[in-house]
Amino acid sequence: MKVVKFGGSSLASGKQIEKVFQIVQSDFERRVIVVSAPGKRFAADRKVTDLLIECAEQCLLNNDPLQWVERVLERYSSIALELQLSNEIVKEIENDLAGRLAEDRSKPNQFIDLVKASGEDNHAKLVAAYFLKQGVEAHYVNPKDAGLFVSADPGNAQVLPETYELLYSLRERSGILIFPGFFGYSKEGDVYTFSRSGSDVTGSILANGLKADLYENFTDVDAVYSVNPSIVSRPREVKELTYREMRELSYAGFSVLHDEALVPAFKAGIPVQIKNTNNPSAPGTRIVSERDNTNGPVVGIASDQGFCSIYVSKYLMNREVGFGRKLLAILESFGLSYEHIPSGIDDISIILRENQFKPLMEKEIKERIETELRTDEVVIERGLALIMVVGEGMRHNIGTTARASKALANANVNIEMINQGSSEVSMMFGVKEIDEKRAVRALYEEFFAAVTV
Ligand SMILES: Nc1ncnc2c1ncn2[C@@H]1O[C@H](COP(=O)(O)OP(=O)(O)O)[C@@H](O)[C@H]1O
Ligand SMILES: N[C@@H](CC(=O)OP(=O)(O)O)C(=O)O
Repeated sequence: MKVVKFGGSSLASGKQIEKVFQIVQSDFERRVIVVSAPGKRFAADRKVTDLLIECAEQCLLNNDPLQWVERVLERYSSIALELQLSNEIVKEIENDLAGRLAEDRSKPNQFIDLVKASGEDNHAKLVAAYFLKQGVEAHYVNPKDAGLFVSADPGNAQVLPETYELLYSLRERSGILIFPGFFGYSKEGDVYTFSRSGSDVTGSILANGLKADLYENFTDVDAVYSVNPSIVSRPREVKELTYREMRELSYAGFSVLHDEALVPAFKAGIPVQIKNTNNPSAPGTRIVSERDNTNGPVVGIASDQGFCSIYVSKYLMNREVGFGRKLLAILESFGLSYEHIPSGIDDISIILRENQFKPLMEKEIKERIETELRTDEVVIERGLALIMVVGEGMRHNIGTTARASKALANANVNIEMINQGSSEVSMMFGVKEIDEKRAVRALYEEFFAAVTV
């Protein structure tokens, strides 16, 4: 049995949903279908999830959300019209959204989650209605009834462990199950969403809970490419990746799969296949526990912007017991989480996501580090991009770091920091955001363009 997730781009219009129907029909193993909310139909379009967030925020500001409600409903009604569904489903969606908007707003983030989760919830109902109209037994499944329980963290929920066992009984249900992605229920019965793009996570949780043979993730590209196709045109396709490689790459910027979507499938040893709804006969990319090393040392290069670093130096830092703990405790007291900590004998850098590090905090944090830790120097640098060079083959291949550094030097990119890290499959370079694309292209040239595999 296969669990199959279709992303927002695969469900953005009636025409796309017809393709989805054909794909599901072409393989009887495709029994559990996870759907996202309608995504973008063209580059400048807006995702239904974004419209819903705007809608909820307007309500919280006590503004009339009507124009946003209308834009959301227009998306569903145009899809229903294309698919020749009766107006009943659109009415049902309208009532559902109105009901959510009338709910308690005293916990704003919880209210936003309730509203934004309607994107997938209502789309699952619409897709089920279309399958039924085509004469196929299909059922919408409510995540609460199925047992998908999550932590009560708005916009950042984590699955609760008991979920997996509860989901298994879905196997006994007949027909095609249409399951809304992106959200679950807390033990108190409230709706909480995963972080953005979290329908990928739902698919992986279901694949684990149902002990599926395969988790197929349908999107709008033929494969995972070795580098983001918006940076290098027509980059090399990757046929096979390990879970570890894909986790590193998706964490570092390969937005094709959510970085938390691999662990549930990995824990149950279920392979993940990335495929294209618009070209389903393309083989796609397979993500597995182990693969043959045929691609050379590097399998992919990912990058992401929006990082900053706190550089701290103090002579004999290495001899000071508890220095790292005290430093991290200061960050903890501001509610900051860190991404990486490259360090030397007398210095340490802490890399953080810039969006959580508000400019107002900056001065206070710097002062506390300077006074409480008696440091020699504290420098905060914003506007950094992190580039992750990933590949299982790197472990056995001497000289990969030297090749990467040389390629960056030749492209005139200044390396702000390097972290080989404890992960054996990746190497991280910090560069200024302005240098990001040039750096990625130079690395791609070094590890892929010039290499014949
Ligand atoms: N290395 C990569 N390989 C493939 N796609 C990538 C890569 N990096 C970024 N992407 C982007 O990910 C997009 C697919 O993810 P997403 O937009 O979330 O799809 P969906 O709507 O199916 O959830 C692609 O259209 C592509 O622009
Ligand atoms: N619709 C949600 C969840 C999701 O997974 O969407 P998509 O499959 O379009 O990335 C979002 O936009 O975040």
